[in-house]
Parts: sequence; C-alpha cells; structure tokens
Amino acid sequence: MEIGGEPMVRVQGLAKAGLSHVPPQYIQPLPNRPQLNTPSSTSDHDTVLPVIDLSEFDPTRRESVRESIGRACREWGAFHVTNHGVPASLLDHVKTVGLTFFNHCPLPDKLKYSCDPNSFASQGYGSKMLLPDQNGVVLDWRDYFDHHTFPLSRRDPDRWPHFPPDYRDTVGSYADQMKALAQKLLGLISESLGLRSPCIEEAVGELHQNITISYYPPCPQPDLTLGLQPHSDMGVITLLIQDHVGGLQLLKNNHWLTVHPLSDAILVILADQTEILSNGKYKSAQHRAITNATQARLSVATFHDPAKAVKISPVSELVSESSPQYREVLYGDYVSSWYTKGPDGKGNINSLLLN
Ligand SMILES: O=C(O)CCC(=O)C(=O)O
Ligand SMILES: [Fe+2]
Repeated sequence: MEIGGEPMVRVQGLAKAGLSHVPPQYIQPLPNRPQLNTPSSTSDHDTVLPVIDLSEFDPTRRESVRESIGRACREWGAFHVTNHGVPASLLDHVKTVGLTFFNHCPLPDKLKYSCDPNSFASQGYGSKMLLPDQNGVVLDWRDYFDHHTFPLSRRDPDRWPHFPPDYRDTVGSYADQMKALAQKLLGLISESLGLRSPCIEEAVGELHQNITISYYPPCPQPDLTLGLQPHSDMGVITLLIQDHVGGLQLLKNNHWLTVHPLSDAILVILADQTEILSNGKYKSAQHRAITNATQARLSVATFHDPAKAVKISPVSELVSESSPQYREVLYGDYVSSWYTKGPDGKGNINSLLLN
C-alpha cells in the first residue's frame, strides 16, 4: 500500500518478517548507538530518579512535596510520582487496550487509521515522525498511535481504534485524568519556582493534550538501532507510563540511565516550554528509547502543550532576578522548526538561548 508516493512501512511488519538484520535506514550513526553491555550506573545512589509521593495532594504535606519537586526539577527535569490519585486499574487498562490494538488488530484494519504522512503531528497510526521529503534521517524502531484529546473540540474518538471495544472510552478517561494531574503538577512546579500556583498555566493558556501510545517491536539488532532518538519533548509537561519491559533512558551528566519501570507510578518529564518559562532554572529532560531483541515494549506518553498561537517567554518574576536567557517564541513556530530539524537532542531548545 502507498500513501503520497511512499510505501507504508510499519516496524511491526518488519519485525514479524523475521529479519536477521535491520534495513539500513534504521541503523544509527556510531555516536548515537546505544551501548547495551556497559554496566548501568543506576545502582549508584546519586543516580536514582527521584520518586515523589503526592499522597493525593494532602495539604499538610504541600511544602515538603513542593521542595522535593523543586529539587527533582533542578537536578533531573524528571521524576516519578506515586499516590497521584489516578487509579492503578486505569493505568493498566490503557496499556492493555494499546497492546491489544497493536498485537491483535489485523494490519489492514490498523492502516485505516493511518496518520497523514504529509503533515506533522497528525492524529492516527504511524511510524515515521518526520515528513517524507526529509531524506537521510535515520528511522525509529517504533510504531505509534497519536490521539488528540484536549481541548475537547479536538477530540474525535471515531478516529481512534474501534478494537478492542473499550479502547475509546479508556483513552478518553485516561486523557481526563492526565489533564487534571498535569494541572496539579504545574501548580506545584510554579510554587517550587517561588511563583503563584496558577502562574505557568496562565502563561501557557488552554492546555493542548496529545496522547501517543508507542509500540516498540523486538529488534534483531538492538545495538545498532533506537526506538526513539534523543530528544526533549517540545511542550510544557509530559506524563509517561510504560510496561514492565523497560527501555526508556534519560541523559544525566552525559550518561544514559535506564528509567526502570515503577509499577503504578507516573513519570513526569519537563518539556522545553517549561525550560523557557522558568528562564532556564529548570531544564527539559533529554531522553530516548532503546530496543531489545526479545520483547515488544509499550509506553503511553501524554503531552501537554500551549496552543500554536501562544507566545512563550521567561515569566517576568524570574527575569527580574537574572536577565532573560531565552528569546520569545511563538509555539507554532517552535513546533514547525522542531519537525523540520527532527529530534536533535537539546538542539531545538538550545537554539533559543540568548547567551
Ligand atoms: O517510549 C518511551 O518511553 C518514550 C516516549 C517518548 O519519549 C515520546 O513519545 O516523546
Ligand atoms: Fe519524549
């Protein structure tokens, strides 16, 4: 099948074909290849990603939670949260419906939901993040389904999988819960910067939420490939859950550390617009996904972004302490530029630095 002159390739199909070598477009240049057999430094005490117990936002604990969040944001740009108030059964359920779709929906049915390969960040089933005319980019060993979920005017569950039958309701409920959690976290993150609780959300305006379910099939040459290349997320805040397989890595002090799945926890990842708003006090976390030879892996990333027409610049209270470190950017321009250049580590956000 072809769309826009491009053969429709899904990585799951390549994996099922039982190749012993990955096609050349999936081979990373040497410096980007994961070093899979070096000992992980996660046993080192200083390098364990913080886990913050939100205890359903008990008001008597707010100050200590705020301090822990501030430290995690300064040192990592990412942290796990537990007791976040989202039922564990819903976290399990969204992973189950995602996995059922990828594993059991026949390919021709899946392809009916294909995202438009000629526009970026379009909703639906896809594999290639960048546009077809961007030749020479190395491809990710990943398939995904992207859902537009907020504002509600963007939500059209008819365009989401009809199989399994509870897919659409589950993703809808999950979207609602993730938005509420993101808003609470943005309040705490604002406070941790010494700002009023609504400050970041006021600067961002109405949250635009997208949910990407990523499916990484087993890969015959995991040492040569990446499931997802190094990047920081372009929006404000990402909430991520993953299954038990593992493969997400975070760059910390120039080392890639595996973020081991933590049952029932949600991973919070600061994204680029939060770095700008905080005037660089907090940095967006650079991350990537590696693959493995034996097991498929699933993750669910919920992105919260500004509208395309919103201008983002460091919040004024933080600029009075130190001069602005980033130039103002129209979020829509940031997104187009990101998709033109591709996931370039922290290159996209660093290009806005003033000094
Ligand atoms: O699969 C993962 O764990 C990472 C997904 C991710 O970083 C993304 O979709 O932006
Ligand atoms: Fe990401």
